[in-house]
Amino acid sequence: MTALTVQGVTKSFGTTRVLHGVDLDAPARGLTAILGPSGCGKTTLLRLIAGFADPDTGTITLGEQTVFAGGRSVPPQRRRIGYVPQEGALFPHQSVAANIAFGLSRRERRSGHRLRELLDLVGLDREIAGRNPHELSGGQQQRVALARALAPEPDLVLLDEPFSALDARRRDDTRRAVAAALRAAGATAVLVTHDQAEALSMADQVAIMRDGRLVQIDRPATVYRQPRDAGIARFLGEAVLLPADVIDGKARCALGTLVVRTPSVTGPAEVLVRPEQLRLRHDGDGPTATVREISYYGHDAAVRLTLHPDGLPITARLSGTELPEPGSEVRVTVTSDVLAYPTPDTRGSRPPGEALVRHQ
Ligand SMILES: Nc1ncnc2c1ncn2[C@@H]1O[C@H](COP(=O)(O)OP(=O)(O)OP(=O)(O)O)[C@@H](O)[C@H]1O
Repeated sequence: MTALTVQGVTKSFGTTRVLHGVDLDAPARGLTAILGPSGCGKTTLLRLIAGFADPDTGTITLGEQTVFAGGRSVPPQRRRIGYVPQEGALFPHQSVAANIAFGLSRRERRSGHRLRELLDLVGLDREIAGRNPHELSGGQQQRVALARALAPEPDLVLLDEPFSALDARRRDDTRRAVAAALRAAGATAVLVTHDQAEALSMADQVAIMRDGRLVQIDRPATVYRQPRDAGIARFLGEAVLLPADVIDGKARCALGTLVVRTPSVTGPAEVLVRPEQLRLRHDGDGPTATVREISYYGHDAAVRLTLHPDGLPITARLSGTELPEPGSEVRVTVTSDVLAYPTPDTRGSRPPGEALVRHQ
């Protein structure tokens, strides 16, 4: 069963087209993240789904209900959608209880049972029910905003960059609490974010948006391991992209001869190696590189190197326990197979990315 279907949606502001024929299926009870850089059209798409504005063309269906088609639009209040904006937008002079109760029926408000249930669901202490928003942390405010959105049991919950105002520590806790609450409520949710770690860690499905187009929709592990093109690879975490020549499933590049996971690619190409695929040794085989700098994160570290003899910059991600010294020379090996993308002048008339990568 599909909970939300967006088909062929376009939207322009004045003469500027912001969305170019967007298609999206968000499965019921799943969390879909729309991930893309600032200004690519994510919020615009979310607002069209919510009904705050109308598409120029296309259709939007929620379960069995067509909410936009052929210029006919169901108003937002009749779409059964819960919306969590960037900064909770709670009513500032009302208590947590009153904020959440906004979405409840009079009977539910009187019993107090549903309020307690919602506070438990989003992982908030029942004792905060009497506080006003300014007496809560940013993370608690976002959980209240989610509880308010979930209160009327909507068919769909939309979240627009809901964690962007939180500091790193709170963001992580709040993300996990929100994802758990959405799952426990069995909600279908669409989350908009420009943070790839957020999308990859929270979502069941990630839709990558670039310049008003959804360019890849897949499970998190698939978009990370099998990005459709080099641009998506770069956008989703650190990517080492090296020029290569591919023959019979083997790529010859500055990191040696590597096994390619994309059998259809042959000839001049770029290979994608993720930093965690690299191992460094002080002796043995493999190309040599000089350690330039190390960013230490505690649990692991990013080691930036220059490869010999051409000086290509690469990054390895290693556990924080066995790090080389800056300035030292190391041997570099690649631990697993890689993806290859034909270099642009070999693509001919093929649309970018098409048939280059096999998806799971
Ligand atoms: N009401 C509007 N009138 C004119 N232009 C708009 C309007 N709303 C959005 N835009 C433009 O449409 C483009 C997409 O905006 P949108 O807010 O959807 O991007 P976004 O991906 O959500 O960005 P961000 O992550 O920064 O919020 C931007 O260039 C923006 O300036």
